[in-house]
Amino acid sequence: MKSSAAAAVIHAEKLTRTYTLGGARIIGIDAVDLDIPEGELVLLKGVSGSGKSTLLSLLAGLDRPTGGQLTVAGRDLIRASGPTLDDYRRRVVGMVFQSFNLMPTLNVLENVCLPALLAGRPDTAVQSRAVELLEWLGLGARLTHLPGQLSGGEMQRTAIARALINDPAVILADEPTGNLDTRNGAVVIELLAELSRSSKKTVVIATHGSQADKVATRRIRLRDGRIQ
Ligand SMILES: Nc1ncnc2c1ncn2[C@@H]1O[C@H](COP(=O)(O)OP(=O)(O)OP(=O)(O)O)[C@@H](O)[C@H]1O
Repeated sequence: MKSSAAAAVIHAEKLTRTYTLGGARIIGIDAVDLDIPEGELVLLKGVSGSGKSTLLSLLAGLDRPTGGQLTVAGRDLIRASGPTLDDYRRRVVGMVFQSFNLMPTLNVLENVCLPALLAGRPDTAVQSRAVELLEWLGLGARLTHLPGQLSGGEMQRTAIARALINDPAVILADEPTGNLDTRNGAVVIELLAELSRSSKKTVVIATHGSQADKVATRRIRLRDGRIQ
């Protein structure tokens, strides 16, 4: 194995995801080779339908490849069993979505603690880490508020805290600024950049926009499921 591959947090070889729909074969991701080292902030770009969400879903362990190899933080996602993938999703990756995906009936603190409680971590340690993260994100005064009482930017910062609660090696973000105004979008991008710079998180952002261009360490352009 080459040294770049050995150091990579994300390593894909001939990674493929095809769909069969009404007898037709549709290509989501087509034999993609990829090595992403620790601490990089990578942008996935490409027109609608080029495969950005498919690739993110494969990296997130939300979807299964139909071919190739995929290793993230030393975990083989091709051979992983269902329970192993559940554990991977809880501990290795943190997800940030365009529509925030917060639980509307849980307050900010409860939303952030949820993935850690699901991972079986003790309540008191989880609470203090959640408060620490929320204070770092400027939400220390909003712990008991419900998502519906927050602005879009505050909801996305809550979602970032939730993504970080289990200290994942990799943060995956699908259009994280898509529902935010320019100012709040810039704050979210700067937070993700800070996580890659200071905490050495590997951050992968799928986006149509140009807001993250200046903080990216690498840009990957997809077309018809292939890296251009
Ligand atoms: N569940 C599915 N069944 C069939 N085809 C699918 C499915 N999911 C994705 N595809 C197809 O795979 C290709 C890549 O889709 P994908 O959603 O990854 O693109 P994208 O770049 O994320 O697009 P967008 O920017 O619009 O979100 C498209 O041709 C899409 O129609």
